Amino acid sequence: MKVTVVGAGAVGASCAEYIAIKDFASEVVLLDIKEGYAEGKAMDLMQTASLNSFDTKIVGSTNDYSKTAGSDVVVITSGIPRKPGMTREELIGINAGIVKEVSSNLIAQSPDAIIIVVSNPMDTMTYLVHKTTGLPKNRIIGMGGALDSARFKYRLAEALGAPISDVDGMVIGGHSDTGMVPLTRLATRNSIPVTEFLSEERLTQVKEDTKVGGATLTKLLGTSAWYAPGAAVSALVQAIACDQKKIFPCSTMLEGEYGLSDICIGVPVVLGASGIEKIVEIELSEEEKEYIKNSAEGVSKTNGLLAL
Ligand SMILES: NC(=O)c1ccc[n+]([C@@H]2O[C@H](COP(=O)([O-])OP(=O)(O)OC[C@H]3O[C@@H](n4cnc5c(N)ncnc54)[C@H](O)[C@@H]3O)[C@@H](O)[C@H]2O)c1
Ligand SMILES: O=C(O)C[C@H](O)C(=O)O
Repeated sequence: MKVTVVGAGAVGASCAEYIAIKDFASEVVLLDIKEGYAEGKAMDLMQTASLNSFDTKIVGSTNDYSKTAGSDVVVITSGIPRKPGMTREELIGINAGIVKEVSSNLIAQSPDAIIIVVSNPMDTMTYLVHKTTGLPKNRIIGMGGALDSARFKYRLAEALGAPISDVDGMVIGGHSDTGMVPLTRLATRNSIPVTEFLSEERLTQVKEDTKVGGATLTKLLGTSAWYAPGAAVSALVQAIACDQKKIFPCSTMLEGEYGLSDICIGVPVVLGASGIEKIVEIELSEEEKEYIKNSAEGVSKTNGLLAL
């Protein structure tokens, strides 16, 4: 399994590190436009191999796509991150051009690859990759919901005073400060609905803290987060590499599912060797349906800013 990660910045390098530590890929190519940057990150990471006991080979490349040839999975993290006070949507002007060019370069070298889109605004960048590459929809995956769900579980565990491993939950909808839909109704602590333990008021707080998870970290760090994003991407890559058939909420092109069409937005999918193997349609409450509808309206508005 060969994986390419474009963008050797905070998220790309973190993603490469987690993939290597999990030791399921034979090779990870890190590519960046900044001269020598990806080579430096790759060398630094390779010098952790004996300490962290992995055999994955990590190779750096300054914009030489020939090194990415024959990749099975490619991850796009290239682009600018937001600064405190910004929304992800404000990044569209710069990131759309980068994502379009990078995806076309990647496909030229790895025509059968599965693409994972990370750059923000992620749902719109995933839509852009659909519209500009014309690849089958199972091979274009937007990463947002896996991260948002991990943050949801963190906030639920905090509210419950429970270990995170005891908690399960999922966030669907757009990967934006207002568009995320944390499904508190379905969240559980060791199979018991969390609604048995937490008041509606506390659950509302959990929901709101989850939705602004990225903004909260951006304010603290001065730029957006990378550890949990990198870990979330590595989990998706592993599900594909190891044909795990795991369910993650991912941004995928909808064709009528959840009453939505011609939009990429986060819904539960089964991830395996062919990428998105199935979109899982769950019964939503009337309130949740309304949240998803509003979330989709927000994503569509951002999609409308693309020059397609
Ligand atoms: N979807 C998510 O859940 C999620 C999570 C975290 C970050 N992000 C997004 O990921 C992106 C990267 O964030 P980061 O913190 O790693 O930023 P960063 O600035 O640390 O890294 C981005 C890297 O992309 C490189 N780059 C820019 N243009 C390029 C090009 N044309 N070709 C190759 N490389 C290029 C830059 O040189 C830089 O090293 C941002 O858009 C951010 O908003 C998304
Ligand atoms: O918040 C951001 O801008 C980055 C990313 O989308 C995140 O959720 O961490």
